Amino acid sequence: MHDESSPKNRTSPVRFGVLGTGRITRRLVADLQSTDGVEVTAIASRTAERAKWYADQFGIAAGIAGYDALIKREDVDAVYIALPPSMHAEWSIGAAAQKKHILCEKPLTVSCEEADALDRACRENQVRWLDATGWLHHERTETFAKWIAEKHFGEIGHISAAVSFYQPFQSDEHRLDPKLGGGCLLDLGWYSGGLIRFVTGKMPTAIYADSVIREGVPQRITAMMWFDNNVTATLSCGYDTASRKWFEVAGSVSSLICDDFTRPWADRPARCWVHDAAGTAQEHSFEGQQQERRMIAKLISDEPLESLQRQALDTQRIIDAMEESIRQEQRIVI
Ligand SMILES: NC(=O)C1=CN([C@@H]2O[C@H](COP(=O)(O)OP(=O)(O)OC[C@H]3O[C@@H](n4cnc5c(N)ncnc54)[C@H](OP(=O)(O)O)[C@@H]3O)[C@@H](O)[C@H]2O)C=CC1
Ligand SMILES: O=C1CO[C@H](CO)[C@@H](O)[C@@H]1O
Repeated sequence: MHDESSPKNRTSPVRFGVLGTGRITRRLVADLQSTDGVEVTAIASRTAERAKWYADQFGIAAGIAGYDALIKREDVDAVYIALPPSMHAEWSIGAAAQKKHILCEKPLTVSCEEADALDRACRENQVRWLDATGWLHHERTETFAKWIAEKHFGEIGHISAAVSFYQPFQSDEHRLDPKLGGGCLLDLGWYSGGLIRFVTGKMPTAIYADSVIREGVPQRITAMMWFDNNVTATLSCGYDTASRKWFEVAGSVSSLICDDFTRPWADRPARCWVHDAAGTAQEHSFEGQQQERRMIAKLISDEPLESLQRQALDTQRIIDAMEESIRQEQRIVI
C-alpha cells in the first residue's frame, strides 16, 4: 500500500463517513468516536431529515442525503457501511472506487462472487477493508487461537456452533426481506459458520444443510460439515429459539465450551470453560469489552489484514455452499 492510502501514516485523524442510520449504527458510531485516531465527519441517510437528525444527535458535522454524496466527499477517508446485506457489495465497491477504506457490516456480502468483487475493488484501489465481525477482535479470541495452535485440547475432532434469537421483529425488518439479503443463514450463519472456519482455519471438504423457510427467508438452518483428518462440525442458527451464541470445540484431551462468543453477555466478563475427561470444568474469564474499538484500530493501522480477509471470504464461501446444499437437497462436495 503506498503511503497516502495508509491510514496509519496520517498525522491527522482518519475521517469516517457512515452509511445508514439503523440500530447498529448507533453503537458503532460511539465506538468510532471513542477510538484513538478516528473522527466521524459525516453520516448519510436516504432522507436529508434523518441524516440531519442523526448528525445532530451524535455531534457529527455533516448529515448527508444519499449514500453516493457521502462516498464522494473529500472530508471522508474511510466509510462504515451499516446497510442491509444486499447493499454491502454495491456501496463498498463504490466507496473503494473513491479511494475510501472500508469497514463493512456483516455479512460481508450476499454471495462469494460479490465478496470476491469487493476484495478485488479494494486491492485495485489500494484501500483496506474489514468486515465488522467484532468477536474476532476480542482479546479472548487471541487466547482461543493460541490454545488451538498449541493443541491445548489434543486433536480436535468436532466443533459445534449455535447462534440464534427469538423473534418478534419490527416492521420493515430487512432480516425478513429476501431482496435485502434477509434470513438467518446470512445474518447468524455468518457467526456460526465463521466460528467453524476460525477453529479449523480452512474450508470444509463437504457440507450438508437443511432449512426451515418462512416468509421467503431461512428462519432456521441445521448443517453438518466435513473437513480433512476426520474433523466434523455441526451448525445451528435461527430466529425461532431463544438467544444462543455458543460453541463447543471437542478435542481428544478436553473440550472448550463458550456461551457468549459473538459478544459477552451484558455486565459479565467474557468467559469460557475447558472440560476435561474427568469432568472437571475450569472456568476462564477475560476482561475487555472493546472488540469493536480493537477492530477499528486494526483497520486504520498498518497491520496486514489478509488473514482476517481470508476468514471473511471463506465464511462467505461456506454460506454459499450451505445455500447450494439447501437448494439441491443434498450434500455438496467443495
Ligand atoms: N456487528 C454487529 O454486531 C451487528 C451487525 N448488524 C448488521 O448491520 C447491518 C444493518 O443492520 P441493522 O442496523 O440491524 O439494520 P436497520 O434496519 O436497523 O438499519 C439499516 C439501515 O440501512 C438503511 N437502508 C437503506 N435501504 C434500506 C432498505 N431498503 N430497508 C431498510 N434499511 C435500509 C437505513 O438507513 P437510512 O434510512 O438512514 O438510509 C436503515 O436505517 C446488517 O448487515 C446486520 O447484519 C446488525 C446488528 C449487529
Ligand atoms: O449481527 C448481529 C448481532 O446479533 C444479532 C442477533 O443477536 C443479529 O441479528 C445481528 O445482525
